[in-house]
Formats: sequence, structure tokens, C-alpha cells
Amino acid sequence: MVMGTEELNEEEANVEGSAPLFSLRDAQVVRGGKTILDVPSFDLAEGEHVALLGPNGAGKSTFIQLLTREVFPLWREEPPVRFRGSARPELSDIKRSLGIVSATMHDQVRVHLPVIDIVCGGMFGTLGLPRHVEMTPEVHRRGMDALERLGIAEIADRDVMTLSTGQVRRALVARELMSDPSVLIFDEPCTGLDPEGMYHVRDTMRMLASEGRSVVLVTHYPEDIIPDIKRVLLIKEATIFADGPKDELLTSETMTELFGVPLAVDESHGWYSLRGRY
Ligand SMILES: Nc1ncnc2c1ncn2[C@@H]1O[C@H](COP(=O)(O)OP(=O)(O)OP(=O)(O)O)[C@@H](O)[C@H]1O
Repeated sequence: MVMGTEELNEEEANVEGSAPLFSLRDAQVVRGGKTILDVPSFDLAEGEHVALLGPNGAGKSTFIQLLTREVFPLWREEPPVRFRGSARPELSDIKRSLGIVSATMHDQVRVHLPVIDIVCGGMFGTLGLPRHVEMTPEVHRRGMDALERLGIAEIADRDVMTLSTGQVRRALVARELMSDPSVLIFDEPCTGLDPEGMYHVRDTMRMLASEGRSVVLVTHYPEDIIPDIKRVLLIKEATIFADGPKDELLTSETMTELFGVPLAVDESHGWYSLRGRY
């Protein structure tokens, strides 16, 4: 059999299952004639965690959409995005492996449905159960297990529209757990939450990270970066500003440079915080 360069490279990349979870090379996204993201090189290993940090409009969401294949990079002979070594993974494989929690999804929760239905919909990629699908005892049990893991089993039968923002956010995490994903993407998961909501969402990220799942976090706030996340990817003006160990990059100097205003970083027991220097 004669193989193209792409197939040969995929074989190489998959030797002994050693391919990174995600691999980006010369990945460029152009919109309206403007480069909105340019990633020379980025690899994320299976089980590795990373936090993406950067100013508004820097390109963080675009970066995530490259991983989830919601946006496509400019064509290159060498494919710019690979998932587990594959340049053309099945979309269903990606969907099964990735769980995504974002404020955007939160905004879509505008239906009067019991929480358990919202959670179980995660098995089908729908918000509630699809019309033709009946709630079987097995699906119900899995939904309840997911809610229990999030510590919110008692709200299973509540109308989702009556929940607090923090409870909805946790219910959406439970929904993502229905497919037992190996990667969890949290896109600004604490936006709009009070300190209690933030506490629970960050605690949930810790639980999932400690289970060996990769956590990819997009945030504006170092406070969200749980101690389990050791690597940060700083994005500024549509490209990678820095990529490396958290303890080297989460400094007052680097944050000041990244955001363009005087900032100070404090650290305590592996947790970071950011404040303005006036
Ligand atoms: N379809 C499009 N056409 C033109 N520009 C776009 C398009 N989509 C995104 N952009 C621009 O690309 C840039 C990167 O957007 P992106 O949403 O990735 O940034 P972000 O870092 O996630 O921002 P935020 O922190 O505000 O969520 C922004 O300047 C945005 O306006």
C-alpha cells in the first residue's frame, strides 16, 4: 500500500501510543483578512493540565476552538492540528473525549427542565433528553452518579431555571461527566459566580484533575488556576506570549507585561492572586 505523507506521519506520531493529546504546528486562523491566532508550536500530553491566560480579544477562545475543531487553521502540507496523532480524527471521537464547560453554554440554559434531564442530555449531546429518548433506569442512575460526584444530588428534580448561577454551572459539569471525558475544557468557568460558586467550581476542577483527566482552563484570573495546573500558556495579540511552568510565568513582571497595566502577583500554598499596583 502506498501511503501519503499525512498517513505516514500519523503512523510515526502514533508509535506506542506516544502521540500527544493535542499537537499544534504553525496553526494560523484568519478572519476577515486578519490573523486572529498564530500558534507556532504547542503540545499537550495525555493527562497534562494547562491554563490559558491573556487579555480580552487575545485569541484564547479561538485557541480552544482549534482544539475542538470548531474553527479551522489555514491549510498546510503538514496538518497544523492533530488529536492523539491524527490529523483527521472522527468528530465523534473528539466529542466523546472532550467535556466543555463555558459561560456560553450556561447562557443556553433557558428551558424549564429538571436538572437530571439536563445532565442526562450530556449522553446525547443535547441540553435535555432528545424527544424520542425515554429516561431508562440506567441513564437515570448515571445522571444521579454524576450529580452526586458534584455534591448536588439533592437538586436532581428541581427546575433548572430556579437554580443559582453556581448550581447551574455545577450541573453543566455533571452533564459533561456523562461521557466520561479524558479532557475537560473550562472556558472562564467562574465568570459571574459568587465566592461560594467559585469555590465549588475550582474544587470540581481539582477533583477532575486528580483523576488523571486533562484540565484545560481558560481564564482571566490566576485565582482560578488550581494548584494541580503546573503549566500556563500566555496569549497576547493573537500569538503565544509565553508557555512554561506556572511558578516561572505567574510573576508580577510577566503579568504586568501581559496585561499592559501595573499588576502584582501573590502566592500562598500553591494558589495565586492578582491585584493592581497603584
Ligand atoms: N469571525 C470573526 N471575524 C473577525 N474577527 C474575529 C472573528 N472571530 C473572532 N474575531 C476576533 O479575534 C480575536 C480573538 O478572539 P477570541 O474570542 O479568541 O479572544 P479571547 O482571548 O477569547 O477574548 P475574551 O477574553 O474577550 O473572551 C478578537 O479580536 C475577535 O474580535
